[in-house]
Amino acid sequence: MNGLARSTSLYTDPTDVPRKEYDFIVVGAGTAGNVIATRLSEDPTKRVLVIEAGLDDTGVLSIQVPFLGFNNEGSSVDWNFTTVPQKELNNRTIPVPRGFVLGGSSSINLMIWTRGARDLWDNYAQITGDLGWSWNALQKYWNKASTYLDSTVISTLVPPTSNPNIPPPPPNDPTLSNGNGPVLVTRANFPNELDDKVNNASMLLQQQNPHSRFKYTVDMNTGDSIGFGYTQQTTGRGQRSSSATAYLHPALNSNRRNLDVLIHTRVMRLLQPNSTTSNDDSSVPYFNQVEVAQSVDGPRFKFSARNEIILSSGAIAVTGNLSQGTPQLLLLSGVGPKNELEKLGIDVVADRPAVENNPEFSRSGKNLHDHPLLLTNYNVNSNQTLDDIARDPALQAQLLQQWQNNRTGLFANTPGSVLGFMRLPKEQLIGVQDPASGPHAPHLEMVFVDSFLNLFEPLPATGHFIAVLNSIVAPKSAGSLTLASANGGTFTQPLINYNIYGDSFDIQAMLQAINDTETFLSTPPWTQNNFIISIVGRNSTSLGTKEEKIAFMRDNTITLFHPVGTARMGRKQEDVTNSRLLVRGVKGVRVVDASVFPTIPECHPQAVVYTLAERAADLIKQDHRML
Ligand SMILES: Cc1cc2nc3c(=O)[nH]c(=O)nc-3n(C[C@H](O)[C@H](O)[C@H](O)COP(=O)(O)OP(=O)(O)OC[C@H]3O[C@@H](n4cnc5c(N)ncnc54)[C@H](O)[C@@H]3O)c2cc1C
Repeated sequence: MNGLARSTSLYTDPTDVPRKEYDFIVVGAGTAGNVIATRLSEDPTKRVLVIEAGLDDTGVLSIQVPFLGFNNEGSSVDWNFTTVPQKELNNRTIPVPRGFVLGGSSSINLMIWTRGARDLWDNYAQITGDLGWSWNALQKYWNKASTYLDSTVISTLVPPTSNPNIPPPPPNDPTLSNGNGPVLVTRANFPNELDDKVNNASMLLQQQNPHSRFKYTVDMNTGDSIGFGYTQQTTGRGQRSSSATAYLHPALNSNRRNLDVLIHTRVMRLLQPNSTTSNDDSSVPYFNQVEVAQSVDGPRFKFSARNEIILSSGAIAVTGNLSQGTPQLLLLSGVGPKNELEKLGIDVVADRPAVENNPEFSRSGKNLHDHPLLLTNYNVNSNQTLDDIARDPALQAQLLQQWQNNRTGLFANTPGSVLGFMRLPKEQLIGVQDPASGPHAPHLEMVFVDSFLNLFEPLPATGHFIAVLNSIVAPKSAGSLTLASANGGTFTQPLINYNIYGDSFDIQAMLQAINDTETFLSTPPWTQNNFIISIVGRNSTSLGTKEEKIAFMRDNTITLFHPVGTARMGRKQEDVTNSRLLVRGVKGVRVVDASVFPTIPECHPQAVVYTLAERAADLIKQDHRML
């Protein structure tokens, strides 16, 4: 039993897993996967196996300590993917971090908790023809997933006197007051000099013009996401709350005997039954086994699922579309367009021809979406920014010690606690199809960070800085994810092409974002004491003309790390999954993760993923008479 990990049912070696056959196999112990595994194993008569490629999250400080959130990127808990050269970014490649650890991306993300607009969900209901995905119908799942801990409740960690600006949750706000689920959510645990500037600037602009696009909001999660203010974040009692800490570990620690978790192990492909007798309709490929490996050349092992296999391996890592919206694992399993599979030397199990001349797909490319993000660092007139801490290991050690003692102080806070969502000006939408889900859904976002962000350049040795992150949260450009080769299976990184700024609408939208930032930073809260000194960064000597701004965009854009859409749900034949998230054209496989979103959520998507997964767990239970 050399592969036995911390818990009696957490395994690191496939030969130690006690069974070969389970009722359900969940691929990926990430954000969605842990919700599914935990909810399904609530039924003691069902055996559930979760297979995770990455590591155990236990004791990893950069995961636990909210302030260290940025340190996970590029580390051993990140898949460390990169895109192919992006044509409109001067052929730069850009990073694609994804969680390679229990909790998946919920363990390495920046913890912002935004539920999306009412319009987003109502649009999903319309696209799928399933009212169960509407805003109103999902209230019960929202409440099931999250518990709101206001800072005043966790006052032992952050005494309210040290952060008096945190407004209490509105008394009649259903998103905040009714939650009783395992994910802990709070607002800024520690005050920051930018909090007042952002909140006051938006209040001021709204006072000057009641129809201001920069309005202030006390809560972005009511169904109308527009506005500036404090964001909510997945921290509770001063530390990160992930799908591992909120769902998986409590289930394992409660000695749930019917739940087994295998880590350090990749699912390589899905397999059909050894005999066809269990499949009554042999014209439809039926998958009931997964083949797994711990290294590209290592031994392969098989596990089978009596009821179904749930793919929760994320929009990039597994469920990519090969031009036709077919998940990568399915492709590696021989389900896909015959000519593409043969080209890659994969035995064809089921020929699923390409979706061609579909206006929706040809407009948007291949349905891989992410939010383009423009990073701008500003040199500022302040000695309170967090740069001095980044330069001083002794100060860091002191703050870490304080966090370790009682989960208080700066390290209990996430790097960005204030942000704003905005609509584009109406004029910019004339004559174009609005990419946002509806009037309560934004097009643009600004996130404020009180330090230099060293994504492109190292922190200068002296000086103080802030960073503004401008994002297009309703982009029109879309890209594709394709298999690089059949060799190496899921050990070979797929070709990720976001096609950033591929649609000129997005260039115009980002130009508007730059102009909006100039307007916002010209208000008194920012201009007093000449707070903003200058922009720093590549190609930034002058941002006067449109051409200079576009050049700056090409040099300084990455994404917000929110890939979605590669196995979209919908009611059309070309949609990879139906509204119950079952993969079309095969039996035995369901997808539950960010890849099923038909459009990109105009928000940070983890809350959307948790809500999706909570409903998906009930759909699975219904289909297998567990409810
Ligand atoms: C750096 C970063 C910052 C972010 N910041 C925010 C934020 O502040 N707020 C927000 O709302 N969202 C944020 N996001 C996005 C959000 O975290 C994701 O959209 C969401 O967590 C995706 O959930 P998922 O279940 O689809 O995939 P994941 O949570 O990524 O889970 C997929 C899991 O499957 C595993 N896996 C993949 N392939 C295999 C295989 N072949 N075999 C076995 N296991 C496999 C992976 O290791 C992973 O654990 C961020 C993401 C990143 C990476």
